[in-house]
Amino acid sequence: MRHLHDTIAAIATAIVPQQGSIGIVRLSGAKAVAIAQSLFAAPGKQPWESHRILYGYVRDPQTGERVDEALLLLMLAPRSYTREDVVEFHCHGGLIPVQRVLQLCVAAGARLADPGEFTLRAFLNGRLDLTQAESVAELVAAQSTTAAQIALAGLTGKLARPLKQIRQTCLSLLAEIEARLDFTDELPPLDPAAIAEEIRQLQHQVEAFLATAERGALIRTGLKVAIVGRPNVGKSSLLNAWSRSDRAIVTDLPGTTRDIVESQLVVGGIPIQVLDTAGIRETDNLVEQIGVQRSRQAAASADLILLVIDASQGWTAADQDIYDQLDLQQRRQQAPHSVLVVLNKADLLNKTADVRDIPLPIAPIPTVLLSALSQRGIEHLENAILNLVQGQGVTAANLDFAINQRQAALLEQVHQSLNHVLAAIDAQLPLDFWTIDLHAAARALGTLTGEEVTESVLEQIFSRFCIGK
Ligand SMILES: Nc1nc2c(c(=O)[nH]1)N(C=O)[C@@H](CNc1ccc(C(=O)N[C@@H](CCC(=O)O)C(=O)O)cc1)CN2
Ligand SMILES: Nc1nc2c(ncn2[C@@H]2O[C@H](COP(=O)(O)OP(=O)(O)OP(=O)(O)O)[C@@H](O)[C@H]2O)c(=O)[nH]1
Ligand SMILES: [Mg+2]
Repeated sequence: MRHLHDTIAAIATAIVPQQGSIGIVRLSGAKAVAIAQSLFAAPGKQPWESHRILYGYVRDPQTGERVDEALLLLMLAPRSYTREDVVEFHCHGGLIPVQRVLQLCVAAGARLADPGEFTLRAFLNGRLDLTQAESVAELVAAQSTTAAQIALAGLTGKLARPLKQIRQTCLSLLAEIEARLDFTDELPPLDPAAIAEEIRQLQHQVEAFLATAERGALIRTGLKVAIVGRPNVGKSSLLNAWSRSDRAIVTDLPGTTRDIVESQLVVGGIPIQVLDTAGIRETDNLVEQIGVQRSRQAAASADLILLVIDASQGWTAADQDIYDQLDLQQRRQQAPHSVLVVLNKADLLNKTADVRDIPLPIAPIPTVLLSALSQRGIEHLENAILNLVQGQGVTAANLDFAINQRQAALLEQVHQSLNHVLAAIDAQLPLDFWTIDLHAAARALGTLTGEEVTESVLEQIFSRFCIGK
């Protein structure tokens, strides 16, 4: 880990080609105030007091040149995000002012912050536990309102508090048991049934957390959905109707789409990346051949395939061919919820027609009937997708928090260790058999909350943050 006594500096706002109106450079550490004072001229009698905003100019101390007109926010330790002295320069947005101010901070003695280093310091200084720090990164990365709500719940301690409590219970049980190992004669004997009961209570809590992992993963990472099918069935029209855009080119010529066209949507709180692909067929056109190859790759990499059929033509030999080429039967056996049939062009059918009127000579499969052209039936598609993932533990209600993959892996360990303790009690094994696994459970919980954590775990977590966070 790099030196924690350094004063660190970074651009805290987005660094993108577009111009933002304001850009923030922040400093944290013992030298933050001295560095800021060497760079910032605040006219008149503005006091350098904590939690005040000063107005003035950032100057290059070498040349006296004005670099930007800015506001300066001062937050003195411990009343800051990192619990160190923090100074923020609120500059004009765009690339030049913030980059120049950052360079001046470095020239004045700050070091460029590593990714996540401000939040790492907040963690090391006890302002956040590890689950809260992870929630900060998740909030920044959130792709849906629901994902952001879950992250904010984590940030406010919805995971941290009960997990710390569970760890404390494990530690108290350990203390009670270990006291009997050390002072056999002086203490009243333990009541194994009472201890087993307490551990079972912990198991229920752990199980309740574990039950949120799957929906957490879906809401955080979302689904990749590939629209595939033969040319001209209306795949690009479906992407456009679904995303209410005209992202993809639509013509009545088969073979219109060549490259993958992507669009981002949110359905029931789940971020969905939709890929429109080239219609799959044999072709002599080299460009189209490459497009078809990309369609196959997109299908292989997707969580869910939408196989689009022209409802007015029914299931054709060409559709069957694609079904076979993409190994969809086998895919469905491995992942039963990974393929859905979309019967498109419903507007060409009789008004009273329904899904059952179009027989599909394949194993029964979730199917929706819609019209991309008249933009009708998209809600059937969304409901069908939500039904598929509902089977994987996602319910619309009760989305107030969810654990992530790291937390799930550790809680699985906790659960297993506590099961071992219960087995040891049940088998009336000596007390040191109980304590081994209780120690293991407490250790995993400590890694979870960060109360007992190695540098390499911290490294792994914080290196995934963005710079300036
Ligand atoms: N300009 C700016 N906006 C920002 C942040 C920031 O650092 N700077 N934040 C950064 O993520 C978020 C807000 N989170 C923050 C959390 C805690 C403290 C803080 O100073 N806490 C102290 C003092 C609280 C008090 O004065 O009562 C503390 O908890 O000890 C500041 C920002 C989002 N917006
Ligand atoms: N009647 C009707 N026509 C549709 C519908 N959806 C698409 N079409 C028409 O079908 C033709 C092909 O539509 P596209 O969306 O380009 O089809 P595609 O599957 O993307 O075709 P490729 O990119 O060539 O593989 C266009 O003329 C569309 O207007 C629909 O729901 N009803
Ligand atoms: Mg197309």
